Amino acid sequence: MSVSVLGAGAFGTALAISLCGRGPVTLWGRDIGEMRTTRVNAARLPDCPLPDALWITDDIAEAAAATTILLAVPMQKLRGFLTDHAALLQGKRLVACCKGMEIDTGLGPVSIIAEEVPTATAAILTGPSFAADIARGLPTALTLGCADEAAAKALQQALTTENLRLYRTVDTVGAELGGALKNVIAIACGAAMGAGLGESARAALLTRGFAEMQRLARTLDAEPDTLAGLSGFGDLVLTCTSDQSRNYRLGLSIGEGRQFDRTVTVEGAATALAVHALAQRSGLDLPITAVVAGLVENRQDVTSAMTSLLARPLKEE
Ligand SMILES: NC(=O)C1=CN([C@@H]2O[C@H](COP(=O)(O)OP(=O)(O)OC[C@H]3O[C@@H](n4cnc5c(N)ncnc54)[C@H](OP(=O)(O)O)[C@@H]3O)[C@@H](O)[C@H]2O)C=CC1
Ligand SMILES: O=C(CO)COP(=O)(O)O
Repeated sequence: MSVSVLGAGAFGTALAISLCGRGPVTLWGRDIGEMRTTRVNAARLPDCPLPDALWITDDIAEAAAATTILLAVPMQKLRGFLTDHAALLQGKRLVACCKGMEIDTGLGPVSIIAEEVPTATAAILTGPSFAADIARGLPTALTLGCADEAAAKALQQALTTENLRLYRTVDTVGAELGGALKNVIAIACGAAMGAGLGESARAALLTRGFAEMQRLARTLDAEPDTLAGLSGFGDLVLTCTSDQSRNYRLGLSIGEGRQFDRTVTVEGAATALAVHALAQRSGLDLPITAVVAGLVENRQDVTSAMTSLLARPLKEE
């Protein structure tokens, strides 16, 4: 199975480095700069040398010749990217590596692949992993989701490396929801910590955020057990507790009243709006998601967000 990674950001580069442990890999970027000669992705992973087995190209036709293709572009760019390159991607195994829900439709990456490249086998790779950890060869476990069980097994085998251990599931909706929603809750946790509300408040947000994730999963016919795995609970814990996370850091800056660099990829901001709209359409109660949507749209501040959450009617856990 030949493997390419499309998208030479932090995550695409890190996965490509790790997969080189199994054999040659092609990494495509729309702007590869000096990467081919310097053998480092200076913009995104400056401390991680690129292995010899990694072929870097800006020719997408060359990269798309592989049978298995990892898609590592940001969530809100995925549909446009697939539309532009659909002819090259027909019949391939396409593994989405992005986390989030599309702002206009509320769909996750697997559904978007199915709509834009219907002849492809659509899968998702998600779970707790910072690009820098993967690139440095630190041990990491991820979830590979694919509705076709045979393809899921083949992809699990093909994409597992010495330090990257993959579990598989056929519940692609659950896998993509876990990765999407944990970013929203991480913004909430960062905001609480940035505003000095304390670690107990963060634990409450993390736990009640997990309850929201499971509530939405049930509504969308995902398996609640999937959310309890790496793609949900695992990634929630990582992202809500580490300032390596960009989503958590956006939350911190909101809580501290600081500006945040808008060029940084922060998937949870758009996803909060997508999920909030979906919840409103379906009459679903997702109060933490609602306040995060308010925070990222500057409709609410952290004090009013906290007050509104604490003032909700008392209920059973
Ligand atoms: N970083 C991490 O630790 C992890 C990230 N992820 C997920 O991976 C996804 C990508 O994140 P990450 O790699 O960190 O983001 P980065 O910001 O590091 O990189 C994004 C990459 O996507 C490229 N890109 C953006 N738009 C397009 C487009 N329209 N066509 C082609 N390429 C495009 C950018 O190119 P250019 O530089 O030219 O703008 C850049 O190379 C996100 O969904 C994220 O949640 C998942 C797990 C871990
Ligand atoms: O998804 C991630 C960890 O699993 C990376 O988190 P951030 O996108 O918040 O940096």
